[in-house]
Amino acid sequence: MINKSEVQTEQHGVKNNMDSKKIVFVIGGPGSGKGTQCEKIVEKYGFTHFSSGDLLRAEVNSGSPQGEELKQMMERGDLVPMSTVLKLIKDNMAAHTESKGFLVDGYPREVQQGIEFEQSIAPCTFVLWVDVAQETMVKRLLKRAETSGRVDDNEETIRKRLKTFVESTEPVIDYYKAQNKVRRVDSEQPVDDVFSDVQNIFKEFL
Ligand SMILES: Nc1ccn([C@@H]2O[C@H](COP(=O)(O)OP(=O)(O)OP(=O)(O)O)[C@@H](O)[C@H]2O)c(=O)n1
Ligand SMILES: Nc1nc2c(ncn2[C@@H]2O[C@H](COP(=O)(O)OP(=O)(O)O)[C@@H](O)[C@H]2O)c(=O)[nH]1
Ligand SMILES: [Mg+2]
Repeated sequence: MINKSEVQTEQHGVKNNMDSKKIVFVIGGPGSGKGTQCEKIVEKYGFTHFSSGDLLRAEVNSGSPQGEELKQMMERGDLVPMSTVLKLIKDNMAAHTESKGFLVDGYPREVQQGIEFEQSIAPCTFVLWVDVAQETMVKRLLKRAETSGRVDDNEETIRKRLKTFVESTEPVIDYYKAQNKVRRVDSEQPVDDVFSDVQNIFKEFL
């Protein structure tokens, strides 16, 4: 059983040796193509990919009391508490300190989440903005719903997730644009064309 101080040291350790690591925030609306591009980035660059949504779904599937609470928020397309999702990311980063880079997928979702991450772990190297029209997101998610089995891939929740994205997450893009840290990819294109744009962006930072 790891005691609290070890966990804190481990998490503190995350902060200590993050300097040399690339940390990429992957931001985009629901169904924009974040997960698809992250898989290709992992394959080519060997980064460690954390989908905040997947981490939360794993907590839900664990059957823990906290998981039950999270399930209801996610089914509504609402944002879960920052402390919850940030701890999941920190714990997973602490377990992968050997990695040369991290893809933080679907986080931050609010400006404060970004500030809290950068104060407690490290500044992001850049933000990869996976941009696509809202109607395209809806179309893709309804298609994905046929196989994803995700309770939040239904029209009503998709619309709510879109609303949450516009209200809470688009301001994150503006916040990092002000620091010239945003690099946009047009995700209306076929997957491989999007990835070719992604590679050109990564060349700037690797
Ligand atoms: N930092 C995060 C990440 C996820 N969520 C919750 O988890 C759900 C699913 O997140 P994710 O898997 O990232 O899905 P979306 O980005 O909404 O859609 P997609 O997977 O299609 O990108 C979100 O709707 C939200 O309720 C959250 O509250 N905070
Ligand atoms: N045409 C097209 N479809 C894509 C692209 N990227 C993802 N998709 C599809 O859109 C759906 C959502 O993709 P996903 O990677 O899960 O997006 P996320 O919700 O942002 O993580 C999936 O069913 C993908 O097959 C793309 O660049 N072009
Ligand atoms: Mg995803």
